[in-house]
Amino acid sequence: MSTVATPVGLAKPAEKAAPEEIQNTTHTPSQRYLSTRGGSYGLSFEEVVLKGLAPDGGLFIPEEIPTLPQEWESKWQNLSFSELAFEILSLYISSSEIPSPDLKDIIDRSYSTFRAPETTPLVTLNEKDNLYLLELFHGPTFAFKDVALQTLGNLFEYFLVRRNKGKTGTDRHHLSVVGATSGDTGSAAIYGLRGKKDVSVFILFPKGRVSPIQEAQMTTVLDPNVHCLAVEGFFDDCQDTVKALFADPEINEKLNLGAVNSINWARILAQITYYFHSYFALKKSPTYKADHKVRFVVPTGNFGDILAGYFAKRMGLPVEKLVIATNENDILDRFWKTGHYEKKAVHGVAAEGGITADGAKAHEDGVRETLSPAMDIMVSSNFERLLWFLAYEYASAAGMDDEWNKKQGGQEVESWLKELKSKGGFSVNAETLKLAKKDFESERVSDSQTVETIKQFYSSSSPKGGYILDPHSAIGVAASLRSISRNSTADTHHISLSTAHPAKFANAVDLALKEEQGYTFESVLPKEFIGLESRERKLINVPQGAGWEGVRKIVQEEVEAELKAASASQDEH
Ligand SMILES: Cc1ncc(COP(=O)(O)O)c(C=O)c1O
Ligand SMILES: N[C@@H](CCOP(=O)(O)O)C(=O)O
Repeated sequence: MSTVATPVGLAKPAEKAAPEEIQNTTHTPSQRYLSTRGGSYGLSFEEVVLKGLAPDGGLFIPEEIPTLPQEWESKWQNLSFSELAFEILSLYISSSEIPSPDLKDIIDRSYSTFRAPETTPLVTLNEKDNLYLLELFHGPTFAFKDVALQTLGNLFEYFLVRRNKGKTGTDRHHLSVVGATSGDTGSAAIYGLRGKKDVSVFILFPKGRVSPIQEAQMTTVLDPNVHCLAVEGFFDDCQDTVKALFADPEINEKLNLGAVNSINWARILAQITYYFHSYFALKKSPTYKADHKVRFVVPTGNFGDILAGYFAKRMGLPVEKLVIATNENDILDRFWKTGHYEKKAVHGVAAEGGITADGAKAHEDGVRETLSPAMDIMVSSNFERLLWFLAYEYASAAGMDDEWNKKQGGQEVESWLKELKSKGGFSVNAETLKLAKKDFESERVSDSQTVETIKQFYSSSSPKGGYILDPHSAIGVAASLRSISRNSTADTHHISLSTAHPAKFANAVDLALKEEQGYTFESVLPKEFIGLESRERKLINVPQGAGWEGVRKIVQEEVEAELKAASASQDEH
């Protein structure tokens, strides 16, 4: 097996970026970041992390995907999760930007909050089929988002402490983080940022459309720097509002907006580690042989989790395929089947009563309410990053120079997204779709299949009888079973990502298991959730029709009040 990746762009060692391109920083940049819409702003890793979104509305991508060091497999195979994270992050972040001991400390502190000694354990679901489950929910909020958001919280803090050294009052850089959540990002971001100095955090969630435990996790955090906003509508409305705020230069400049969603490059970067970590864990399984293939199956909504797998693959991790598992909000599955990325499903939207043939509630704009609400997402924000790589690769075939290819990539993405906005969809050509199929496959899993899968793996006839999958993880497992049925299980191993603890989704789990002997939901409940729903809460209800300007007003007023209170308490001391 080759130990060197074939990167997009020509790989350069991390430290060699041109210092003259960097503004506002005294630290040597790790490398150049491009915007998916074509812009290139010469920003350092620190600035990319603090800004979140590029000024042209695009998402930041590293210009080069680093190659793996020689002998990476033998050198890395016995590293702990934190040690491995350090090796991987160091390939992207130069030690002159974050000195190695500091980066190590950020990483160690981020994973010291996890309950599992392996951080993200790999469990065998069915040895006969070589099916494994990567449990990503052992962090503070019981969802995979903790892996990246603990790190991001500590990175924000590190950069702010460094920027604010010796500064007082209004000279201090105050970051106003705004994020959209369908349930999990919100609590993970809040737990990563609560109580941190010089940061306010605003989380927008769709009112009544996150699970009761998720809402309690977010709203029972009473720290003065945490603000939860309940918005009428769906996750996509919250995500659009966040993007509109970022697009407003006035508020952006005044409040220094920061992003916690996976639009923030650091989110993707931190998630790369568990693809490598689980690969090494798999290699230690008795059935794994050197020439075996590995497939990762990922329950997908905003395309952040699976995009980290794509980066791992491009760096050189031997992944045969990345399998996208969607719920009935299947825009990605439809794209991989047809090459059309269209907001509204062409089929299956209910004619009557808003109920689809699969039994889910459908809405006029095409979003369905499913049993896996964290994935009830219409437009996947990180798909834009993959689109850039596809457009770049397609352009590269024309034989022009690399700068031209990159520009071309950005222009193509810009025009696709314009069409998405104006016409509700766009199509790619057959060659581009072929490029997408080279690395990915996709599966759509209905609510009824989700319930069946939860039942199947709980049943005593399952090799891991009594195991309770959360509905999102069950979507991954259902998709894995389909992939297994198409591939020889003798030499293909499936790692299915388990993205949340079942206790977060009582509704779906109860629906699947209520008739099963010996099952009670209470037995699933971690001690951290007991009594959570009856604790004191703090919540701002955004008035209906307030729009993004209404949210802007709330954010502005809350930040002002927070800063005033902080300065008053400073005066007192
Ligand atoms: C539990 C759970 N599973 C899966 C997903 C999908 O992950 P991604 O948005 O990174 O595709 C999410 C959130 O989006 C989630 O909260
Ligand atoms: N499922 C997510 C939606 C936001 O996704 P993100 O990864 O872009 O933050 C959630 O739980 O909030």
